[in-house]
Amino acid sequence: MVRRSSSVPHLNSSGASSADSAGNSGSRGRVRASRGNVKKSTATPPASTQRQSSGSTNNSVPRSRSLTNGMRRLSPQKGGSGSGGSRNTPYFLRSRENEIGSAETLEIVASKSTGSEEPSTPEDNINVVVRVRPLNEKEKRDRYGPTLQFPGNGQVIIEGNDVGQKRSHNRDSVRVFTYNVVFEPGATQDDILDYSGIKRIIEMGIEGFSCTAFCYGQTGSGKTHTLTGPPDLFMGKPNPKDPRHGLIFRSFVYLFQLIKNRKDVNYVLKASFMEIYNERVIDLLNPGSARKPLAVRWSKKSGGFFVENLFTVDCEELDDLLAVLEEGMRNRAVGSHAMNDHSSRSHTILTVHILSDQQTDGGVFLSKHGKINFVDLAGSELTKKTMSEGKTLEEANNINKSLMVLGYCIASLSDNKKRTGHIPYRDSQLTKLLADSLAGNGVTLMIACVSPAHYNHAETLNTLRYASRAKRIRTKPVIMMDPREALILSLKRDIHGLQMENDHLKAALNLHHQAAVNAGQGETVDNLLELQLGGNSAPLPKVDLERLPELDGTELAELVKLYMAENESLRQENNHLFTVRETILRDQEIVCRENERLLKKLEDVNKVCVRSPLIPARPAISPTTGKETPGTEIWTNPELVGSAQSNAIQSEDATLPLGQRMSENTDRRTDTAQKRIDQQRIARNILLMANAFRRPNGEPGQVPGHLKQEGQTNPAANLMPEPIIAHIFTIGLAETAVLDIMAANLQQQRVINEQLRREVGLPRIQVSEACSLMMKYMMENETEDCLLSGFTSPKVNPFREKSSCSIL
Ligand SMILES: Nc1ncnc2c1ncn2[C@@H]1O[C@H](COP(=O)(O)OP(=O)(O)OP(=O)(O)O)[C@@H](O)[C@H]1O
Repeated sequence: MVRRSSSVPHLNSSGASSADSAGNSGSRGRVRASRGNVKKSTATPPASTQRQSSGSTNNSVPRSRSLTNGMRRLSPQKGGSGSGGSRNTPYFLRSRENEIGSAETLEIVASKSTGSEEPSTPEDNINVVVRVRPLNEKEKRDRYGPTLQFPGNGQVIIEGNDVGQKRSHNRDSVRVFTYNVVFEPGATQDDILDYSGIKRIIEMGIEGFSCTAFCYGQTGSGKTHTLTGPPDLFMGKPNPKDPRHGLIFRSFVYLFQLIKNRKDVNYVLKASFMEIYNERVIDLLNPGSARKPLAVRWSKKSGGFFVENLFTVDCEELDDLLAVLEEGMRNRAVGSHAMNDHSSRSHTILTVHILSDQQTDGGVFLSKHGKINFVDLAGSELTKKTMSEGKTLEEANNINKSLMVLGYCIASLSDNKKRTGHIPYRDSQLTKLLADSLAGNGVTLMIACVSPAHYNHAETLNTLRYASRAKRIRTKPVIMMDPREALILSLKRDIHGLQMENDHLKAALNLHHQAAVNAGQGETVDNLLELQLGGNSAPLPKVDLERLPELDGTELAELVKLYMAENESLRQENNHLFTVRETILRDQEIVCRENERLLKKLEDVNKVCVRSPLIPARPAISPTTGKETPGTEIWTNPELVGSAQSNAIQSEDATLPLGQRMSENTDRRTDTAQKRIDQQRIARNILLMANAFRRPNGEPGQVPGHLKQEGQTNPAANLMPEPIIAHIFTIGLAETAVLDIMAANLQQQRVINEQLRREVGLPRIQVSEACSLMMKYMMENETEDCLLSGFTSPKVNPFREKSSCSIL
C-alpha cells in the first residue's frame, strides 16, 4: 500500500531539490496520473518525425536455435546455471559473474552505504553491461556474418574488420572486452531485469540514492527494445503480461513489489518524462501543441542541472507509472531511416522520484529522496548508412553531436588525470542532465547495446570502447536524506575532520615530543594536551545510524547538542593550537630577521675590513659547509678574488697566480698563542695610554653625558659603542685619552686599510665609511677581546654578555 505523507516536500522539477521546484509546482498543479488521464493532446510531429503507428512488425524474439545461428562459442557457457536455474536452455548464452562491479558489487556498495555511519559509499565504478541483439531479418538476408564471440566470464571478443576479404583470424585484429555482464543474442527481457543489476539500482533508489540506467549504442542496436520493448507494444493498450515488455515496465513492477513489502515506510512516487530533441528539452507528459522547449538551469542548492517547469506526476499505483510510460512513449519523436523503421530521434529521460517518509517510535520522520532515471539515448548513426536527409539528417547531426560530447565527458571522467579537470558537461543538454549520473553522487548502470553483424563492426567496436571507458568511471553514491539526519551526520564528519586537524596540529607543534619528554615526569601525551588546551574529554555516545530512526525527538535533540558542543570545543582547541603555532612562527620569523641582520653586518664588515694588524684573524665559518676555517693573515673578499686577479694581470706579476704572489708565513705561531700575545700587547698599550691621561689627582675620569646619548657629535662616540666608552671611563680613562686612543687607532687603521686595499684590489670606498665600519668591527670583535684579556676585573667585564656587544 502506497501512502502519501504530507511532510514530504512537493517536487515538480527533475534533478532539482524540492525547494528548487516548489515555485513551479504551484502554477502547474498536481496531476494524478492514471491510465487515460495523462493522455493529452499531442503535438503534430515534424515532417520527417512520426509517432509510432500500429501495424509495425512484431519484433518479439522467441528463444529459438535460429537466434544463435552463426554465433560461435569459444568456450562452454554457464548457460542454464547462470540463468538462475529455471532457464537452462542451451541456446541461452549469457556471461555473468565477473567480479568487478557486477550486480553483486552493487549489492556490496549498497550494503556498505545503508546503515553505515557515513551517508555515502566509497567510490565505485559504473556498472556496465553489454546486450547483443540478434541478427535482424535484413542482416540475415544480406548474409552479414557475426563479428562477436562470447568466451564467457563477462567477455566479448570482436574480430578484426576485414569486410570483403576472407576473414582471417589474425590475433592482432581481435579485441577482447570485459564487462560486468554480457547478454548474448538469446537473452530475454526478463534476464535483463534479473542480471543487469537493475534490481539493486531500484533498491538503492528506494533507500534514497540517485540512480540511473541508460542505454547506449548505435542506431538499431536495441536500446529502446531493451528499455521499453518492441515499438508496437504501446500502440494500443499494452498487455501487462506481455513478455516483450522492457526494463522500465519490469522495474516499475519490481519497485511496487518492494514498496508494498515495506509497510513501515510511507512512499510517495512522482514521475516525469522528457526528451531532448535537437538540443531542446520537451516535456513528454505535457508537450503542448507547440512542443515548447523547457529551460535547463543550474541549481545552486542541489549542485546540479534541472529542467524548469517539468511536469511531474504523482503516481500512487503501478498503473499511474505505466500511464506515464505510455504517454511519454506516444509523445516522443520517432523517425525512420535505412537502418531502423522506428528510430528514436531524441534522447528520452524518464525519472521516478521516490520520496520516503519513515516515522520512528518517537514520532520523528526520517525522509529520503531517491530517484531512478531511465535514459534511452538516441543511437549514433553514420548518415551514409542510414541515408538520412533533410530533417532526419539534422536530427542525426544533433544526436551525434550530443553523443560526441557524452563521449568526451566519459573519456575525461575515465581518465584519472583528467577527471579532476574541466568536464564539458555544459556542451550539450544531455550531458548537463546526465552529469550527476556520470560523475556525481549516483549509482549508474550503463547498458551498451550492439549489433552482432559484421556490417556494423566499426560502430560495435566504438560502442564497446565507450562502454569499456565508462566502466572506469568512479562515482560516489550518496543518500539524499532529510536535513536532520544530514545534520547529525555532517556534525559527526566535522568532528572527525577537526580531530584529524587537531592531531595534525599537535604533531606540527611537536607536542608529542614534549609530552614524551614530560612522560618521564609522569605526564602522558593526553594529559599534557588536556592541561594545555583544556580539552574536553567527555566521550561522545556512539550512534548506530541504523538505530537513528528508533531515537525519539528529545534524544535526537540531545545528540545534536552533544555533537555541537564537542564540535565547539574542538574548534576552540584548534583555535588555541593555531595561536600557539602563530606565536612560534612569529618567534621564528624574529630569529630569522635577527640572523639576516647579523649576516648583513658581517657582510658589511667583510667588504671593507681587513684583519687588525694587532690581532690575528679569527677562524672563519664557511657559509656553505658551516665548518671553521683557519684565519688568514690577510682577509680577501671572495667575491672580489676574480677582480683582484684581473687587476693583478695588469700589475708586474700579473702572470702569477695570487697564491704565488703572496708568501705564506711558514713559521707561524698557533692562532691561540698569537691571539694571546696580541691581546696582551693591546691591553698593555691601552693601559699605558690610560695611565698617561689619568687625572692629576689619580681619580678615574667621568663619562661625559653627551657621550652617553644618541645623536652626539663627538666622532669618537660615533666610532665606539657606548658600553665600551662607558666602561673605559669607568676604569679611569679621561675623555681626552679616549679620543686620543681612538684617533691613533683610526689613523693606524686608515694606513693599514689603504695598504691592504692596494694589495687585494678592493674597490675604493669613502674613507669615513670604511673607518666607521672598521671601527665597528674593531669594537665588536677585537677590542672586546683585548679588553677582556686586559681588564679582568668583573666590574669591567661586561662584554661577556654577548648581547651587549652585538647590539650596536
Ligand atoms: N534483443 C532483441 N531481440 C529482438 N529484437 C530486437 C532486439 N533488440 C532490438 N530488436 C529489434 O531491432 C529493432 C531496432 O531496435 P531499437 O529500435 O530498439 O533500436 P535502437 O537502438 O533504439 O535504435 P535507435 O537508436 O535508432 O532508436 C527493433 O525492431 C527491435 O524490436
